[in-house]
Amino acid sequence: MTTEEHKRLADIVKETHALLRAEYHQYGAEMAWKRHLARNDVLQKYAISMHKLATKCWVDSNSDLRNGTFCRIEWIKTQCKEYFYNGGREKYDKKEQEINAKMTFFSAKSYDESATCEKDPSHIKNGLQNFVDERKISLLDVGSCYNPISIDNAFDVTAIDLIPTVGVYRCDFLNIVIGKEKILSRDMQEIYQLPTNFFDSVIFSLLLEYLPCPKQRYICCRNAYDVLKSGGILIIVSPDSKHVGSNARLMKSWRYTLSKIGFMRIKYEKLRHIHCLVFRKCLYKDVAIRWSKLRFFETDKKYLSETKIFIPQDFQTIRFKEEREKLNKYEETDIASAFSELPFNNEALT
Ligand SMILES: C[S@@+](CC[C@H](N)C(=O)[O-])C[C@H]1O[C@@H](n2cnc3c(N)ncnc32)[C@H](O)[C@@H]1O
Repeated sequence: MTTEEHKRLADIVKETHALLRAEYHQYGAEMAWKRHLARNDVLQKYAISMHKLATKCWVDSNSDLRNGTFCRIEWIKTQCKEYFYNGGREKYDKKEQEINAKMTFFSAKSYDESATCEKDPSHIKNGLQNFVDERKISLLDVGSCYNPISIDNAFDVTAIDLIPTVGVYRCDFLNIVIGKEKILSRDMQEIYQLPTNFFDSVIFSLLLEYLPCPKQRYICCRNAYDVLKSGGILIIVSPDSKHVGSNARLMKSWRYTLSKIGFMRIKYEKLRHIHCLVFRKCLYKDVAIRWSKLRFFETDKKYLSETKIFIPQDFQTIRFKEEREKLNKYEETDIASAFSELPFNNEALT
């Protein structure tokens, strides 16, 4: 693929993100999202461009597996297999039970059912059942775009996105109903309802930064918690080409917010263009929440929220609001910085 074609595709993706962000500032999150979903042609064009970018450009220009963004899919699959087939889950089950036992002992209170993630005690059995027969890992790929994980036989993938494509259901995860069972549309192209406590793993690969509002990102994480089994994992891949320390406070704040939901961070790796994180839905919610009570510095507090997930662009936006008169100039910087964090920038072309 030529550099011009790469640039053209990247521009379509960037413009879609930029339009959504601009409308979020103009109309607020709900209205901007409604307008966004109504633009079928834009979503369709985005899906085609993103598919080509991910399967052609990034493969060509990032053949170094450890450093390229292409490697995110391999990273996700490896983490799932390590966790479900190679003893990862049992290790964390044990660890969590030990922490819970200590907490119960020290607080001198007996085991409180309401402190677990579900009221029904069968969830422990459900969460802990072994993959003895190497059954497939049930995985929900949110914002899947082109369903890259399903080619691996280890996974039973439900792929969803705003626009349906081959093997991908239409489903807005932000506004999804979570109930007893999966409910599909008549034409089987759309998911209306997802089942609670159902998936072993939920994937957000380059999803969160698509959403312009910190609260929307939080809602997606909370929905992931609801559809996951106890002991299941949420894997988040997020773009950032900067040094590992540059956004460390934000990574810490994600850990804080997710621990309040009931997740424990069990893995974090910074690759060249991406942060890669694994969060486990704890059997005992108190064990997860315990982390959020540990020490935070005064400087961390700006980024801490129980109901918001921040990304670097959110803080640039605050400056933007204060400097309305510089709107055009700001928009350029915002967009440039947002996408220098994705390998859509010129760096990836070299
Ligand atoms: C940058 S693409 C990432 C595609 C793919 N996961 C990857 O890693 O290459 C983000 C995708 O998330 C989808 N998306 C954004 N918000 C969503 C939502 N609320 N529900 C489902 N999909 C969503 C977009 O339509 C887009 O296809």
